[in-house]
Amino acid sequence: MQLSALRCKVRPLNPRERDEGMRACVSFDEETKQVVLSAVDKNTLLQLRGATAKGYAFDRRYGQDITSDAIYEDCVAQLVEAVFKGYNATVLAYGQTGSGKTHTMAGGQGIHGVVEEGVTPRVIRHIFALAEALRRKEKPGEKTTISAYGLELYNEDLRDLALAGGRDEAAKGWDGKGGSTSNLKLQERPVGKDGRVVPEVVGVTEREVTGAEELLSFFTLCMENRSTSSTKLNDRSSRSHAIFTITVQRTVVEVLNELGTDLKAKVRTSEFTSKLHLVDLAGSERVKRSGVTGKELKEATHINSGLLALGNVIVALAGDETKEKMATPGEKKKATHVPYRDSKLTRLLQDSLGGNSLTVLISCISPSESDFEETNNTLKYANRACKIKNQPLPNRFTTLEEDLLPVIPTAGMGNSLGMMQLQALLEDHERLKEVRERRDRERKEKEAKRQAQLAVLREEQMKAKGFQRLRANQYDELRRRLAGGNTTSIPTDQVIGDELLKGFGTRLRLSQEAGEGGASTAQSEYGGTDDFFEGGEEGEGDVGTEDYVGAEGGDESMFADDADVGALEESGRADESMFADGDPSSGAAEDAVALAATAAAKSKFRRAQKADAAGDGGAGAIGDSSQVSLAELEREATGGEAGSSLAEPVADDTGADDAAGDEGAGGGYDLLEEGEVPKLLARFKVNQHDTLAVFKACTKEDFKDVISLLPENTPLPASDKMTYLLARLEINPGRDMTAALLNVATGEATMKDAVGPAVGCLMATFGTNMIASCIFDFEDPEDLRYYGVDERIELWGLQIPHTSVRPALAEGMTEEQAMAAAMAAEAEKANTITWSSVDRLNMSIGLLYALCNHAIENGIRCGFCVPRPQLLKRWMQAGVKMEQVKTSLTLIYPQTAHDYEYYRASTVAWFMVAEVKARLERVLGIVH
Ligand SMILES: Nc1ncnc2c1ncn2[C@@H]1O[C@H](COP(=O)(O)OP(=O)(O)OP(=O)(O)O)[C@@H](O)[C@H]1O
Repeated sequence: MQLSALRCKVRPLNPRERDEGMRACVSFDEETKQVVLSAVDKNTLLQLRGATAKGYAFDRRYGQDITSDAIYEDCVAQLVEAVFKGYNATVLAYGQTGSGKTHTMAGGQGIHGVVEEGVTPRVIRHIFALAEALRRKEKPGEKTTISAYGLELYNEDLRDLALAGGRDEAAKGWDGKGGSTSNLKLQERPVGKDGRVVPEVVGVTEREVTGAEELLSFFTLCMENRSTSSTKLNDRSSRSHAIFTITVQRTVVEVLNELGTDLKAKVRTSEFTSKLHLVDLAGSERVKRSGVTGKELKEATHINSGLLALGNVIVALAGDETKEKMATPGEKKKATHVPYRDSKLTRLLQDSLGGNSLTVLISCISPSESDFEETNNTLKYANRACKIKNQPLPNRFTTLEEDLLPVIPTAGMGNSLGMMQLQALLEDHERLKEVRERRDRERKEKEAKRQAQLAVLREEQMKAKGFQRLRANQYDELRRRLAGGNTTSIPTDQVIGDELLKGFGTRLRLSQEAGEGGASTAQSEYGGTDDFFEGGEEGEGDVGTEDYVGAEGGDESMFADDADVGALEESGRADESMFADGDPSSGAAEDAVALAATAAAKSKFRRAQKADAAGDGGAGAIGDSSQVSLAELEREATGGEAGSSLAEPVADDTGADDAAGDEGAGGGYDLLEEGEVPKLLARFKVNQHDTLAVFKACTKEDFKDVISLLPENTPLPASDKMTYLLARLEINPGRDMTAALLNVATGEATMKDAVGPAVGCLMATFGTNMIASCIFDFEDPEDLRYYGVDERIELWGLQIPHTSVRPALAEGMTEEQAMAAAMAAEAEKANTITWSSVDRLNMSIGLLYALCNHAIENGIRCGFCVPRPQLLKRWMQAGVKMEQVKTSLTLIYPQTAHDYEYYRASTVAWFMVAEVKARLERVLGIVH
């Protein structure tokens, strides 16, 4: 692919943005030839995943002072010349709405009030200048013909821009209702022997023109037809791709150096046709999920699939070219599949992208901080298409300069600012400062108002009919049961850093290592000791104290062994050995004891399974008859063999030990076909205080079940700080997900029908860092757009913030003592709720219960979670049986995170929703 030029063009801040005090977050670094996107606040910092600036390489960058003349000379003129030599070419303007695509391609009055001609009119003049020059030298029989057509591609429908209102506008309308489908038809005509095809738009008005003025007025007509319909039809221009195609046909006569029988010189006549596509692409902005339905959703689907397909084609072509270059002489290179057929846009342009054609991609961006996300996406898109490697940025970009200072534009002013300019800039600066202060004030007022509304809302929610809020006393009871009841082994006085919490899992692993003759070290096989518990790395914004709940205990490998931890709990010995000593460096003798305990527990568990299988199946006893029965679920899940795998482990030691026979069963929740691995199609969204609108589809209402389980006065997160993590455990990785989602988007199928059986995911975690990292690390959220609100909330998690802060270590104090002191101090403060780890962990059981309820109501059979280890442990202690996902499942967690390996290997768990619910009901004593 000859992406002959990759350019980035940034427009100036427009008057509205300036009035609103928006800062510019885009600059150029000439040293590294990069467009630099700088974080201007916390939100943007998060979007750059913590980096203060990110550089995107472009081979040329156009600032706000660039003239369209210069752009033309720099990257388009050469294409026009190539067209006359028989090459096809394409100029693409890409970017969000309002970023300057039309200004680039067609021209018009710019933000500074200057009217400029865009690329297309310049192309037209240039073409006729060249054609004129050729005509003057034409031999008899030679001819140059120029023709053009204008098309608009909207929702995969083609419209003829030469016709006012479109060829079939009257019949159909752009909302797609009524009338017949478009008369224009895209056909592919095979040419040559190499399987090449030439796309043809049958029925389009192709105008043959003889002069520049004629072609210019044809282009103007097409533009008018586009804008007329756009005003009429809700600014369609930004929702459609406009393609103006100029065709140059030449008949060339070559005089050969040979004489014919008539003694005249022989001639050879050849003809070629080349095309130049000038494309103003539809606005690339993501359509925000919330509220997008029907027509808009369809538009968005088509735009995004078109742009996505275009990006994929460019990338595939670039890959092909690289292969070609790398191939050793004589080596037969295998052509990369170029997915032209994925959209009408790429089908239409297929003979002008790749091969011998030339392509220029101009990425248009807005400099405004308010467009940060879209700009980042545009730059990423272009960057993906180019083969230029991004460079590390020089130091001057690596610190976040005074957050509140506006960026003073200096582009085009050279080094010498006149007094007048300086004066103007200073005034501007002052004005912007005022605006910013005003905005801050307003934001605070708004926040206070919102908090007040929230309080009222909570009050109302509590009163609402059917809203089963557990009152404080009920919660206390629940807590008492959890803490002191016989059904769990959670000691009442357990607090953060308690010895009892230490070393959980360590023994399992140690005993495993001892059994394998391995080293008796607490070093994790997953990449080091559990530094999660070392507590030294609390990142910014981590409000959690979870990170050091377990103090400096050893590695907490929940799944270090096949043995079900729940079964260990049933065994007094195993329990003791697990909790009696937190020292991970216990000696070999102890290890041997632990090993024996583990083995005993393991076999006991298997016996229990066996016994249960022979009995009533235990877990089938779900209280609520309206819910799917567990036995049914299991039958479905295991293809008919309900029973043992979901059975509850029992404490009494009966039945024959046939561990060998059961090897690998592990209580298996075998939802998958043999050999299949679940693929996590995880999609996120979240937690950006400034983009609440994006998430307005999710409200507190969606979380009321969970909220109802919290004790009174729990400081709920404001909804804009709530974090949702959406995920779907996909059990059929072979499915064509894109096609399935398209069906959903166009309303042809429900999500359930399109993507298969209702295997859902739940994600529950406490830990701000983790979710925030997931969110911003996850690259490909495209298909989340297709999930309806219902489906989105079926896949969710919630985190509850807490007020506790990490205490500073006073001299001579252990961490536990410091924590106890801080908690005592906090408890003294009136109106302050202090959560101990016990509170939060127990509460998590409530959360899990609510998650299960919600899942069951939505027909979800299986759950999935990535909880913090201590959370998982608590769930298991409460009798929740989980199984580690032993797959290549992708954990949506930054691979660079210090605990990535740990999480990946140890805490991704899944469970049968109904079973967990049933157990929790027993543990919590919930009676329906
Ligand atoms: N480089 C520039 N210099 C001055 N003004 C500009 C520049 N780029 C864009 N503008 C102005 O910004 C406004 C928006 O630009 P334009 O209409 O070209 O955006 P667009 O990306 O084509 O939007 P849409 O996708 O909605 O069609 C216009 O008023 C345009 O004249």
